Amino acid sequence: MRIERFPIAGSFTISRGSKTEAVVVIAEVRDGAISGRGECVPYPRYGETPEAVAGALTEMAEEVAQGLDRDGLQRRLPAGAARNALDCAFWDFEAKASGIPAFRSAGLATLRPLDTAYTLSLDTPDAMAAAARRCGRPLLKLKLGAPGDALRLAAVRAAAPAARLIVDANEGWEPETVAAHFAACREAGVELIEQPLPAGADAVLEQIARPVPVCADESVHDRASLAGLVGKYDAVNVKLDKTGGLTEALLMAQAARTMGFDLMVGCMLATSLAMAPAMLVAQMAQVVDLDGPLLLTRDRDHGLRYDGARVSPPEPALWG
Ligand SMILES: CC(C)C[C@H](N)C(=O)N[C@@H](CCOc1cc(O)cc2c1C(=O)N[C@@H]2C)C(=O)O
Ligand SMILES: [Mg+2]
Repeated sequence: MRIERFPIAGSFTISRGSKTEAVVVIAEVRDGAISGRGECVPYPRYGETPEAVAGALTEMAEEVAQGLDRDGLQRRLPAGAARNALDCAFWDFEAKASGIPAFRSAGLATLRPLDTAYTLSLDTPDAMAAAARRCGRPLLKLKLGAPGDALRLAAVRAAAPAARLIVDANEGWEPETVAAHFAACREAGVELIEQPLPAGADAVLEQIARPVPVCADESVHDRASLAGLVGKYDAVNVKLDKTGGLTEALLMAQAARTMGFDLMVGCMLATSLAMAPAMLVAQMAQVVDLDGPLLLTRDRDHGLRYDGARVSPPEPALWG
């Protein structure tokens, strides 16, 4: 287990605050010459810190040495970042030990390259418009959730008339004004709105029209949280740091589809090692948001290949 830091190109701001580096925790499962790795991002929003997650993983070392496996891990740790790192390390280890790629063990015939969204940090309307123009990406995710959002939307739309737009308020709007925000999004041709309201104050979504599909992020973690979203949300953002790994993410994605939700696969600020297992779940998603490495000044060795918006499947040297 180790904590690693990767600088962000500039800084990154959402409704809750700014970041200048990605802080990730790595879990490693080793037996002789074979080892598997997994990476997670502890999220203060969910009461996690890098030190606490690293401590939880250190405490697991003895049990893993005694034979705890991926199946047992699901019962041993709750959903969250620590379980994610260890679960993904087990998947990588199993692939390396068996010679069977992780995607095949997950029941997938192949892994396709996919197009990812590119996220614009919350900023002034002019700065977000300039970033939209500069990056020239076909699918933009705008961080909103601060006074002046309608101006940000209008500025980005004018700067990138052909781009597909997603919006993420990160819980930054209020029940009293959410309908007006929805109308502005509809006007700007936004295709999906992520987490408009605080997770504990989203009941109003059941009572108002949703002219643009609404996707749960902070309101959804794993399969257990899906039932409470029916009637409020149209889609769910599956992130491995919330599900506690790929094992639960695959099960959650299947359950969400059965319940009629569209799927988005998202990420935190992290390297390609965290994106790699998410690429498996992304194969069944309508929206892919795996742009973490694009926002860093450097990625790790054997990182995912990004050609514009297109992200290629991981090589075994990275993961799986
Ligand atoms: C910047 C991300 C990689 C872009 C991604 N597309 C995205 O929007 N992800 C998340 C949340 C962004 O990540 C945050 C927010 C925050 O307040 C603090 C942190 C992070 C993070 O990754 N590390 C620190 C703890 C989303 O909301 O969809
Ligand atoms: Mg989000």
